[in-house]
Amino acid sequence: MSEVLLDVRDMAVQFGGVRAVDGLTFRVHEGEVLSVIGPNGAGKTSAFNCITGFYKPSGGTVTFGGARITGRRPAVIAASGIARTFQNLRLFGDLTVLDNVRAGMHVRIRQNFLDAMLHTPRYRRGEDAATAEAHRWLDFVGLVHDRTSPIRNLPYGEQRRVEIARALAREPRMLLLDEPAAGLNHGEKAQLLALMRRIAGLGIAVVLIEHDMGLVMEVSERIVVLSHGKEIADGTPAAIRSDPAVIEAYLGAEDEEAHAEAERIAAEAGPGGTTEVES
Ligand SMILES: Nc1ncnc2c1ncn2[C@@H]1O[C@H](COP(=O)(O)OP(=O)(O)OP(=O)(O)O)[C@@H](O)[C@H]1O
Repeated sequence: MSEVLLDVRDMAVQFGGVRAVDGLTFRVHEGEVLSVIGPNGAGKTSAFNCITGFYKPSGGTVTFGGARITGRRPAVIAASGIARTFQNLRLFGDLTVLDNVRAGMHVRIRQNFLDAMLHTPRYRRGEDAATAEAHRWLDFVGLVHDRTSPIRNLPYGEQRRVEIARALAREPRMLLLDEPAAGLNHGEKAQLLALMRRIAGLGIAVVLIEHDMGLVMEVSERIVVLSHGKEIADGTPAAIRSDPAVIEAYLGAEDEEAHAEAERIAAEAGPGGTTEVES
């Protein structure tokens, strides 16, 4: 197993009387694809929000690349190499695809104020480099031809890929994806699966929260399962599928959707399962 990249220990988050995250401990290794699953309300998004600095944990530590990042501001954490996408897209609808990706790069481009005011050669070189890099990431996600379209004209699945391109343009060491397959059709899910593998192939760790069990079982090298804010299982898809505690956690949840998910976890055939991958 490669080096530990993210180390979350005893993390806690509380909203009034609700312990959204309650002593969560897990690790992410360099370049691995890890899924975080669990019934609705298990604390997955709250955990992501703590790791990325959107929430301040009330307890525990988060270490990334050996440095402690617990409670730092989102921009500082992003600059340290963690990029993310959100459950609901956060794109600029009126801007072009290209400009949306360039907007993700502001944390890395350091130009001084005067350069920008006077449009100096240094400013223009910086801008040209940013545009070239944005092209490169749009090409990587398969959308370079749409670069001049306003984002709102793109189908939803493509908008999701623009969001991923924007996150990648920050050159992260770890990419957190919050329900990336939500609202995607079968073909778009297959494209997403292939894209996540290619991202991991670049050595970037991919951590996803996802309810689509077919996708989770097929893409994940490892799965962490949360229930009531705690980790209840950590293992390969095969181990998770046959873990009674996991099935019980989903069955113990009150909503019918969770029960259906329990059945899907138990039934998933693993590699070569239901989700087709485009070659
Ligand atoms: N901002 C908030 N204010 C108050 N309670 C919150 C807040 N965010 C989350 N919670 C509560 O914390 C618990 C964990 O929620 P969280 O969204 O992290 O779970 P989740 O596993 O991501 O769920 P889902 O799969 O439905 O997205 C839930 O009981 C939720 O109602």
